[in-house]
Amino acid sequence: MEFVVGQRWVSHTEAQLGLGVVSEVADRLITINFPAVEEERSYAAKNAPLSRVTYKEGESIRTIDEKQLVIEEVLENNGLYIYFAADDSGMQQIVQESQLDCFVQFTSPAQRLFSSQLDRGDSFRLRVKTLDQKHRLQQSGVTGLMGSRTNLLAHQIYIANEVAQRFAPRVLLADEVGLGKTIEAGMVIHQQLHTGLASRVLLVLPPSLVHQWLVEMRRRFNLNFSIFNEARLLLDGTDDPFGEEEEKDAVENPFETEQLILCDLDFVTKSPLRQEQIKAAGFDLLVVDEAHHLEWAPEKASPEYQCIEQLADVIPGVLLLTATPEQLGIESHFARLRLLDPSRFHDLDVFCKEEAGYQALNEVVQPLLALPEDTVLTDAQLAPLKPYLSGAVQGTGSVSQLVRQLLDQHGTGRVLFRNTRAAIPDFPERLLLGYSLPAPSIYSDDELRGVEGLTPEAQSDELIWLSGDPRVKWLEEKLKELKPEKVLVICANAETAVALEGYLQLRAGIRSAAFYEGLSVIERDRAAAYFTDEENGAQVLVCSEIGSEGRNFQFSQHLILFDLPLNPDLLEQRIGRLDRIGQKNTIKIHVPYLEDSAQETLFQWYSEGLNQFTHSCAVGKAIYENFAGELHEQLTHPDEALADLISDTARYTQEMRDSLEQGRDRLLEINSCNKDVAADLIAKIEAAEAPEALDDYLELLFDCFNIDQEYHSQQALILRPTEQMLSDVFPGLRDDDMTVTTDRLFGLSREDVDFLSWEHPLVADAMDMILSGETGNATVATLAIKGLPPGSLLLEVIYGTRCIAPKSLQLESCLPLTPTRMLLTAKGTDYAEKITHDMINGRAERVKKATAQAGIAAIRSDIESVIEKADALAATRLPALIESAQKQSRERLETEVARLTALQKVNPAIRDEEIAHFTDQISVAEEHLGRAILELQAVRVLITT
Ligand SMILES: Nc1ncnc2c1ncn2[C@@H]1O[C@H](COP(=O)(O)OP(=O)(O)OP(=O)(O)O)[C@@H](O)[C@H]1O
Repeated sequence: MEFVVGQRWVSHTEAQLGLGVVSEVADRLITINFPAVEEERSYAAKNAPLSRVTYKEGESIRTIDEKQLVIEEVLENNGLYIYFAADDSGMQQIVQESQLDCFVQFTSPAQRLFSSQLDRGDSFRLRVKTLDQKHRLQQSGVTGLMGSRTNLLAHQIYIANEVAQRFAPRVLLADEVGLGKTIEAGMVIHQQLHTGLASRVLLVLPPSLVHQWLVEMRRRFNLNFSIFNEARLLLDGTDDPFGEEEEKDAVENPFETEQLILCDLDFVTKSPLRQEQIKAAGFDLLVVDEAHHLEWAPEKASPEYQCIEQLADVIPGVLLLTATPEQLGIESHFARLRLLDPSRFHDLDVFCKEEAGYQALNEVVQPLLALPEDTVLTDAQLAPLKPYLSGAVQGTGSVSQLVRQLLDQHGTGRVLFRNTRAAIPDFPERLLLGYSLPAPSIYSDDELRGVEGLTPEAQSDELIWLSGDPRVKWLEEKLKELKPEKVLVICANAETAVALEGYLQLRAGIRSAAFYEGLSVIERDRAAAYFTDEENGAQVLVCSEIGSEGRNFQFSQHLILFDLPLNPDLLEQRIGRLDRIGQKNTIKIHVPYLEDSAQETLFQWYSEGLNQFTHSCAVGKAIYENFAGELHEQLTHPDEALADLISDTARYTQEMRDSLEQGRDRLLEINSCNKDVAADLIAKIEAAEAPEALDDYLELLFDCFNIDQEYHSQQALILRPTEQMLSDVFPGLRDDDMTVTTDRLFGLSREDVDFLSWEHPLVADAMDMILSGETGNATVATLAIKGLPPGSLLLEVIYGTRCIAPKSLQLESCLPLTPTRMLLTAKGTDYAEKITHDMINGRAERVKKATAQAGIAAIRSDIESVIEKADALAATRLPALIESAQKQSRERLETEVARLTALQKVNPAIRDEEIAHFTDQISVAEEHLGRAILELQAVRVLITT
């Protein structure tokens, strides 16, 4: 594709933007202006979803000054078309392509019919099917949620739906370790991109997770992110960060060259230039994983925090992910919430007081939560809640509405989502295996005590501890005993990991790899891949604390903790590498520890007090803080008080677990997963997926476009491009063989197979391409039918709505395509109800092209008059459609305005402009909907025989 300023292009994926004009061509980025909706889009030139709009001789065009002309000749000059066209009176005019009307309808069915550009009957059927399916999907209520290669898990689907529907969502996804935050974020990104709410996304991750995210986004969501780092940008030659100031200004912004970019937090934090470039690049959505690294204290914010704060200030949508939101204390937690919603979280003291009051509110709310959601509360039931409610109860005052109102006004409201393992079924069991080993003489008594005693090897010479610390020999023997099973070993320090791995590899002959923060991203991925490899891979991966964070190792069932961390959240993170969705076996946690050392004390405290090895503990950090003083004392000077400490901890843990169980955080849980709503969403997704309808559709699609289909197995097909393909480029089709399935379970089990859903790019883009282009919009056939004399004309016409509006208004859900079919005789009688589309498909016969062309020419005026009648009938159906769409859109926006208005009463930092934005949208949406049309999408001329 060659782009020249002034050319006219239409977007496959967003045809409603109207006819675009190229306004800027940079090296690899092109900018298209869509005057009809006053919007601009930037695309990476190499994969822009655009089609050049070209008119041919005999076709009608409309100019900006609303002149209707017929083209007589087309010339090309420097990549731009010049049309010589004439009006009704034969007056010739020269029209540059930049003068074409942006609201223009492209190659209409009638234009094609009368210029003898006729389609095959199956193309017409494909177009009608596409309209029907697209309409069905627009109304499914789960648009954007069915395209992922994942199991449909209630808590994830619920969050994805809640978050993704929002315009520019700003939330903290804080599910406990391993519950699938990456998957939730992927679903949100997918939905936002699919619905057009976002088009440019930036992922910022710890270096160790870059590759894992890249792979997860590609294989689960068909999202192709590009990794950006200094090495790539310098290699690309897109810029030179060390160059002179003026040169820097002259080079293009590399972040504008791709739509989906992924980079690591260090790379962004360290470079003010990159931060500026990102800020200028117009991203819609920023996703930051392991967000607990963004430390903040009132007196000092970390460089990472400051960096993300700047980005979050200009990027409208922000998702922060962390399994341990309070790992660094309430201040950092507050600060991260403030990144998301500075108006809601504006004062740390107020926030701390609110959190304390939240407990009391939870107790008041408890009895109400036992009632069915639609229960309308009496005044007496409402009375205890009055102090917590600002403003009147909205809507009917049902339990569900009340809970929503309270969530908005209290606690972390709609900003925080946190699911716990307790709420999710089917997690595997954990089995603890402790190994008490005699303390060696290489360590003095002092060295084995206190916090340092947890990792005495850190103070010792490597040669000495590798040969003298009994945990090393034990490790070697345990691994040999477990061979060939895969084992993950985690220790606190990178040096220990490296030394251990070297020992295992070189001295014990065990295939192993090390994984720690000192390795480059590529080296880490190589190590993880070596460990993952089933046949020739490593038996053991030795990880340091930071190195293992967030990684997926659930294919292994043995975890060896070479030492224990003091922070229970870190212990949970370690176990979470194996204890995550997809783990099919009981997890065996092996802990070697030295007798009479701090290690033994901590082991006992964790196993008998917190009971955390076998049961994940969401409040471990709080329990630790409660007993930190005594625990540290025992680590240093153990005495008989240890037994009391352990039993006190066990009692306190039980109390905390009980109070959690009794619903201390029920509001947050409800906010994070409403099971009924989730079940309803899953049922809707399953219904919308309709794999059989998709199979039928795909068969027709591939036939029409001459794509070769070969049987692979009962669940899969092999696709192959052919020389005869209808269009040069079929979106998403690869040059080599492509094995595809529409069976979700099969797709989940076979990574090498593409899982095709209605939202897979190959299917979704093909549907958009068909509807925004001319495929199948005009055809001719004969039809044997009783009751109508041979040679009679029947016109099957299908209309669909078209509403040119910015995608962010989300008008598709209020005004879906609504295919409207008529089957009219020359006199205008409509037989649509009596003779269905399928009946005609079964009986219609092909007509030779020459015969069809001659026939059409002979009855052109009859056809034109029937189309006029059809247009008139369609026009009568339009007002009702528009009215209902306007009503729906108004209700949706008014609810948002009411919510913000209520919130503003408790939180003066909600700006008037924010509310005004939604209020304005009500009229903007109504205006756009008011201009919607019912457009003729396809015509089939039928001559009876
Ligand atoms: N719906 C799903 N279907 C299939 N696999 C899933 C699903 N959800 C999660 N998984 C798998 O479970 C594992 C954990 O998911 P993920 O990495 O998203 O969790 P996380 O909450 O981000 O973990 P952490 O807290 O460690 O960062 C991954 O291997 C992921 O692929």
